[in-house]
Amino acid sequence: MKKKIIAYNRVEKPVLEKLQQSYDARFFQNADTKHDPAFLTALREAEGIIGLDLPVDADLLAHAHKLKVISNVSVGYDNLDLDAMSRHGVMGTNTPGVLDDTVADAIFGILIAAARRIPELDQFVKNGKWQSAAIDNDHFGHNVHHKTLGIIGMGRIGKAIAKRGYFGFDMPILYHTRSPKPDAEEAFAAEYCSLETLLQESDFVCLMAPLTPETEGLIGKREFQLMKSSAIFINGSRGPTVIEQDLVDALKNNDITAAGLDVFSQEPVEPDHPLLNMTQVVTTPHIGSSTHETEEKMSELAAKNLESGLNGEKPVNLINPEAWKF
Ligand SMILES: NC(=O)C1=CN([C@@H]2O[C@H](COP(=O)(O)OP(=O)(O)OC[C@H]3O[C@@H](n4cnc5c(N)ncnc54)[C@H](OP(=O)(O)O)[C@@H]3O)[C@@H](O)[C@H]2O)C=CC1
Ligand SMILES: O=CC(=O)O
Repeated sequence: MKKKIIAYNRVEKPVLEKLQQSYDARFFQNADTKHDPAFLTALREAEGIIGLDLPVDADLLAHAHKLKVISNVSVGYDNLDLDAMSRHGVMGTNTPGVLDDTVADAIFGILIAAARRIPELDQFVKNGKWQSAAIDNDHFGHNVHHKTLGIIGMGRIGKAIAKRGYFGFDMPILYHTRSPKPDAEEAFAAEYCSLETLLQESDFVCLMAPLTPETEGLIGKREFQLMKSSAIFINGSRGPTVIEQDLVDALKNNDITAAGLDVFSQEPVEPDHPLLNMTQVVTTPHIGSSTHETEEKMSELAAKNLESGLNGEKPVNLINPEAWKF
């Protein structure tokens, strides 16, 4: 008999089809994981789960008697309660590395879009407002090249962003993490500093740290007030790292100039969220890794991790080694 697995929200089609040859796979899209009877029945029988953003806590694990592995199709794993998983002997895995350049391209694109006001001026042209050959200086943007780029979270993706800034745009790089990253200092002359110094000295503040209890609400009123009034704030990490009302207030009070946001506290963001009415805010729907090529690589890596876990092998990208029993 085939082992039972759950595919949740996102597994690219060719990868899912391949998994279906070896496993009895049920696919669920945005299921109510606490109440959907079909999901809960599948969960009771599943030995593995692969997918995106499944909220996993002790309550969910209490239904999952046969579960061995949860394979995230994402590098972030703030959706997983790893302590509860380890207590239940369930391995968790993620997809680091295969998405770094793609996410860095997206975040750098959002940064340029915010600085040069590209979405706003796109609407200006398309709405027939471009009526004199030379636009007036109300529509000018800000330089990107040679400006200081401050990166909070100089990990795999942070470094790919630094590389673009340093080599492509001659930007001096500041960074803040809990421990110094000598490789980034050597590769991009990046300068390690406190969060306060980074906020005070950067023209672009780019947040790329994972969501953890330490980083939840990391950027709020005090941090926006430390930034330059000309600063542009970019969030590519997770929405809850920023206190969104404080960001709204900082933009209204001209504490900072603009923002570029790929992530929100609630996703999808509510259509009447005040940030969506601000022309100086560039938004995208959490698309950092969303290219055909990269999503397929992530699904392939996640499938490999899942199969290792199901076959009693240690998954390459195991994130809670305490759950490894062999
Ligand atoms: N928008 C999107 O579509 C995407 C978003 N992401 C987000 O990006 C995050 C980073 O991914 P990735 O680069 O692969 O992860 P890494 O683990 O490689 O890097 C994380 C970095 O954050 C630093 N960090 C961790 N905690 C703190 C803290 N409290 N203060 C400051 N820095 C901290 C780490 O350094 P140290 O441990 O020394 O502090 C490390 O440099 C993911 O967790 C995810 O949330 C990822 C992919 C796509
Ligand atoms: O946000 C995406 C991820 O891979 O993490």
